[in-house]
Amino acid sequence: MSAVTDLLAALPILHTPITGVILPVMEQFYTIQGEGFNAGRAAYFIRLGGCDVGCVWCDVKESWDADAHPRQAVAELVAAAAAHPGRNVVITGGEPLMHNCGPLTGALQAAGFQTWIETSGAHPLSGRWDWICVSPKKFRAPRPDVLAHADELKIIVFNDSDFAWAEEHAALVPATTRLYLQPEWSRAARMTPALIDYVKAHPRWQVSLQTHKYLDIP
Ligand SMILES: C[S@@+](CC[C@H](N)C(=O)[O-])C[C@H]1O[C@@H](n2cnc3c(N)ncnc32)[C@H](O)[C@@H]1O
Ligand SMILES: Nc1nc2[nH]cc(C(=O)O)c2c(=O)[nH]1
Ligand code: SF4
Ligand SMILES: [Mg+2]
Repeated sequence: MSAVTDLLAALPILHTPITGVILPVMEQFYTIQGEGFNAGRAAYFIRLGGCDVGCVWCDVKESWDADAHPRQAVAELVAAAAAHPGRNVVITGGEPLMHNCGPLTGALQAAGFQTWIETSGAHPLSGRWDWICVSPKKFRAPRPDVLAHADELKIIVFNDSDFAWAEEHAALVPATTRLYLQPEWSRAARMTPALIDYVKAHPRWQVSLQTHKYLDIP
């Protein structure tokens, strides 16, 4: 760890992720946004540790325990992102809104980055965002005040009942929110045909695929 992180880690008041000055970071990587509205665009991903939602099909369960991941200072994260040509940053997790995203997003925007979030919406909205993707979960309901700020609603389709569930949540977001249906990865072969038929019959929805998994990139 750098001297900055060592110092901050020695200050208990700043050590709790809740302050948002230092955060548990599972991984960070420069890649192509694989999902949703911004799919195909270069972005620096910061995957924060910690999630209390517990989706049975979560594809990054190793993120759930915040204490299992090293702490990093906001300044370090911004410097790491700035080492790459792109100026889009995706804050994901884990559930990023378990943390105060204010310091990180403020520093990123001050450094000229667009800030995008991937969230379940299950915790209060903190931070300054250029794009908010809300992917609601049955395991812990999204907050109405987060849904109200969704630029994108991305429903993961695990079984046939998820189409009606999707419509219930489409009624809770602004009329301008982009609507996506994304097959749950392990059930993609089974659910994608029905998902395609649903979008053809209900064209305000769009198909979202986890293209990074097909491209074999992070
Ligand atoms: C790992 S989650 C982290 C961010 C946040 N906790 C959330 O759920 O939106 C990032 C995105 O991956 C999606 N996702 C997670 N596991 C998936 C799976 N098995 N199949 C398809 N999408 C998945 C989530 O719905 C979310 O849109
Ligand atoms: N390439 C790529 N795109 C993504 N979009 C959302 C992701 C996530 O795990 O939050 C993700 C991811 O893990 N990789
Ligand atoms: S909310 Fe996101 S990170 Fe948490 S379990 Fe569900 S998919 Fe995984
Ligand atoms: Mg992912």
